[in-house]
Amino acid sequence: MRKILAIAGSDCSGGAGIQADLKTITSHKMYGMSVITALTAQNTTGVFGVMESTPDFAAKQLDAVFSDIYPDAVKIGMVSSKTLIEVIAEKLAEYKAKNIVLDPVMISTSGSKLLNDDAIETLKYKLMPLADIITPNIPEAECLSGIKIKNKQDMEEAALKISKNFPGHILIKGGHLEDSSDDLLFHDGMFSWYNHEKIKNTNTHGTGCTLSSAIACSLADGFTVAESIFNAKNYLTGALNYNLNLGKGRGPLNHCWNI
Ligand SMILES: Nc1ncnc2c1ncn2[C@@H]1O[C@H](COP(=O)(O)OP(=O)(O)OP(=O)(O)O)[C@@H](O)[C@H]1O
Ligand SMILES: Cc1ncc(COP(=O)(O)O)c(N)n1
Repeated sequence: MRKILAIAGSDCSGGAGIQADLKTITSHKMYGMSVITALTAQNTTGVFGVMESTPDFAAKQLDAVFSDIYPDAVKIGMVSSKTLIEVIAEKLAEYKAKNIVLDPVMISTSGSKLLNDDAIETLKYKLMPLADIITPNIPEAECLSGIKIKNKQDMEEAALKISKNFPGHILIKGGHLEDSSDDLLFHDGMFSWYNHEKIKNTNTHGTGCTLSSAIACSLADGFTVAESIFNAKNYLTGALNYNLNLGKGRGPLNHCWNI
């Protein structure tokens, strides 16, 4: 049984965060574990409150997991403060965690800030170096690169810029593009595009969390990063195509489509 650890915030409405991660991991028939970085009060229409875990308590959760059931892969999602990022980076290094997928969550689909401004540099220089792959969406890639992204060429420029400080795999997700949902992978000087037509479904809450957890599952299974992205995109496409329609805003995905 493959064991996957998700380090992320809780979304009480079940669409994103740790809930999306655990649903994805379970759908892959793997064993999911969670280190909760924050409780959020949110739903499909917005985020109404955030209550962060203390760094000490996050460290205790990490010790409890790593000292007992060692994960085959780790997915990191929302970690909003500098001190939390620091403690997570220290613990992942101490336990020599492997197959780390970092989704640098900054803003929710509904528009709320999930990363403090003063934590961006810590994320870039302490957590990113530990990751095998980072999966920014377009606004996150703009923040990491300082480049305004309007089209696919800008995505390539941003990836090149980010790669100056990060040697791992960079997947810039194109879900926010107008006319396609093409994602760009950059690694070792090479660009690879994962082209996908936009599925007519505005219920995309949790797509980023789902994609990054699904990548972690395939990495744990021994697939390469490029293969893992391909598998994860297939999983996500199935969940999007199912057209679940819940809530009054941008609704969540259905993870039961392939069971
Ligand atoms: N309408 C769509 N049709 C097909 N694929 C989509 C669609 N929307 C998003 N995706 C895919 O979902 C994944 C997440 O993309 P996106 O750029 O929306 O990330 P995100 O903003 O982090 O997600 P989230 O909505 O969870 O914040 C990408 O692989 C993207 O291509
Ligand atoms: C706890 C948590 N983690 C991540 C997201 C981002 O997901 P989305 O952009 O789909 O709102 C979120 N809204 N909440």
